[in-house]
Amino acid sequence: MSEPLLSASELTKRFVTRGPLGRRSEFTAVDRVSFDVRLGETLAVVGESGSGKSTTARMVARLMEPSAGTLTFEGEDVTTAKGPALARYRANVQVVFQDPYSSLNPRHTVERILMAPLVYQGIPPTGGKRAHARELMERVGLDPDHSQRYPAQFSGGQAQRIGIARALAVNPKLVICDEAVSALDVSVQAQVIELLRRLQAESGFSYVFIAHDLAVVRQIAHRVAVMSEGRIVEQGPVAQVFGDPQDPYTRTLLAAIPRINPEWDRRRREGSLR
Ligand SMILES: Nc1ncnc2c1ncn2[C@@H]1O[C@H](COP(=O)(O)OP(=O)(O)OP(=O)(O)O)[C@@H](O)[C@H]1O
Repeated sequence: MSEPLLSASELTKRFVTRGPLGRRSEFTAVDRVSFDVRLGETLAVVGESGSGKSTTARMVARLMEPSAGTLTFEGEDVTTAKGPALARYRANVQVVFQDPYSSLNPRHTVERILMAPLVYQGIPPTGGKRAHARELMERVGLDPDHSQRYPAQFSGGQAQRIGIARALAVNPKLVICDEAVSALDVSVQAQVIELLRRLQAESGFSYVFIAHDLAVVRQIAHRVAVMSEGRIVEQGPVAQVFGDPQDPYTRTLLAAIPRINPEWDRRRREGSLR
């Protein structure tokens, strides 16, 4: 078996909170979480709201420093990487966020948004800015003639495609999808999942796919890690974890698949992303 692309070992995040009377207390949001991601595979991280999925994603993206534990990428310890080492890591690891409208600058054209990761990395765009942006738009199924438009001029699904194109601009080896399809209307969601699968098949990168919807995870992931109260309670190949769950919490989550979350259902009915 090949070496993992990314290894998280005992990743931990503690937050300090202030209670009544300013009393300081510590809360462990992510507790000694370990997992590997291999090149070309999708690891889904699932769990209920508050289980620590997003905090884990933020640590892996190096948007947040872990309180303890190590993060290794291609054999290099990147846990506290700074300066050029962090920039190198960011060129390899990109994030697609849940809400495209709040993660894309509303005052920038799509072309400028798509060029931002290249500008940050100091990489000249292939064939010039316009050509590079057009090519990225085509890759994600958007009309390249719309490169001078602004995010608000796109539907939710199209805006999320812009977020995906931006992540791909620097040819990353790992893309972290933090609830990237959760807020989309069900039919749009299916199209975006199909796009994510096709892009992976074409380019061979990996995903860390954060989701609370196990039906979505079943469609996209190779392996799954189940989180509860900051810990991974079970992980393994999707067929194994879904087919023969060992942990009682995983069983509860699986039993809840057909249950409709009223909040998401409302958003889907309204077609709203916010
Ligand atoms: N900056 C912070 N300061 C204090 N507590 C935080 C902070 N960020 C997250 N938490 C807490 O850490 C826990 C885990 O949050 P996290 O967002 O990682 O969970 P999640 O599984 O992604 O849930 P959701 O799907 O609702 O985002 C929650 O109890 C949350 O309130």
